[in-house]
Amino acid sequence: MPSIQTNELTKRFGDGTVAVEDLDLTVDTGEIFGFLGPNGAGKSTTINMLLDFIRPTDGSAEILGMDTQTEITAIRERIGVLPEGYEFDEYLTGREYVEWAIETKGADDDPDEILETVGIHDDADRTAASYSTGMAQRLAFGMALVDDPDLLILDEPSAGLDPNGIQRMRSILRDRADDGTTVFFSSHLLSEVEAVCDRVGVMSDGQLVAEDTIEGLRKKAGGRSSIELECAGQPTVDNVETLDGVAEVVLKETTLTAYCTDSSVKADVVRLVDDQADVVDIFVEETSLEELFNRYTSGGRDGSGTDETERASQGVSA
Ligand SMILES: Nc1ncnc2c1ncn2[C@@H]1O[C@H](COP(=O)(O)OP(=O)(O)OP(=O)(O)O)[C@@H](O)[C@H]1O
Repeated sequence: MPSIQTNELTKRFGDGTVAVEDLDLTVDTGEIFGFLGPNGAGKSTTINMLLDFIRPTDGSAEILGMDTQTEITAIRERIGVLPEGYEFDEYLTGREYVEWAIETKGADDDPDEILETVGIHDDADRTAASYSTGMAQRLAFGMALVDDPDLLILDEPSAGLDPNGIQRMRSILRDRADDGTTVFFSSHLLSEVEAVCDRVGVMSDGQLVAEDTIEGLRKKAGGRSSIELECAGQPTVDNVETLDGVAEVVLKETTLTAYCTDSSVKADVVRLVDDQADVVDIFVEETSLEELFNRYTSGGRDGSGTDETERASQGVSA
């Protein structure tokens, strides 16, 4: 049984915005799943529907085999949640918030251990409202960890965290996953999910445009690289274009750039161009996962991809 399953999940807001459209998503038990997408892609709306904070216009979702609209109370007992933009009031300290989370869940966690785990033990007796953004995020994360949930749903968990905090969060997520917890977290940073996730789903404009393992994404990205050659003389594109493994050649004055689908063809490109125009400098760029992510999402909800990503997108079917 998957930990999360959505079936044509759709949210249309009153102003006509289709935030999520026909989303079919499966998160398997025990995996760390990264839910990726640029700002406005529909990640939070999806999470809010999963948690029954908002109701879908169409479709349905199940968490741990239970319907999110009719069985949310039972679901909540078994999941840990880090919502977006958690705010703390001035009456309770960090420790009291953790104690409250433990009590609410009827759990028997040691508050000190949780506070220590997320790195705010020294500030535990200060009012949580006085915490910095990163400290508040650590506290909210700690509260999500209470009662060793079967599933963690985290909306942008590294928001506001410093590099140490991000490192600590990643290692906690890995530890929890090793112990059998399923982790589902959203991020707009590929580097973020790349470091910890088994699988990712990429959202763009409310739709799931890719769902794969990091390795699968890497394979898709790995086939393409570019080589830019600065020449002393004037190169021509003709011979280079016909090489097997060269997809496209662009010539700007004395700089020739070859986009290659086969990485090994680069040496032939250099030899060929050097023979006719004396290569004086070489720049090689391998397609990164980041670039692949940009292609899938056209650089953002407004579609304002760079020239680079727009050109690159011609070679990708999402
Ligand atoms: N209550 C609402 N009313 C109208 N539109 C909304 C509402 N909430 C979200 N939206 C719109 O739905 C779309 C998806 O928003 P959502 O917050 O789900 O994106 P996101 O991927 O979580 O973005 P971010 O990374 O910026 O948090 C956006 O166009 C947003 O403006």
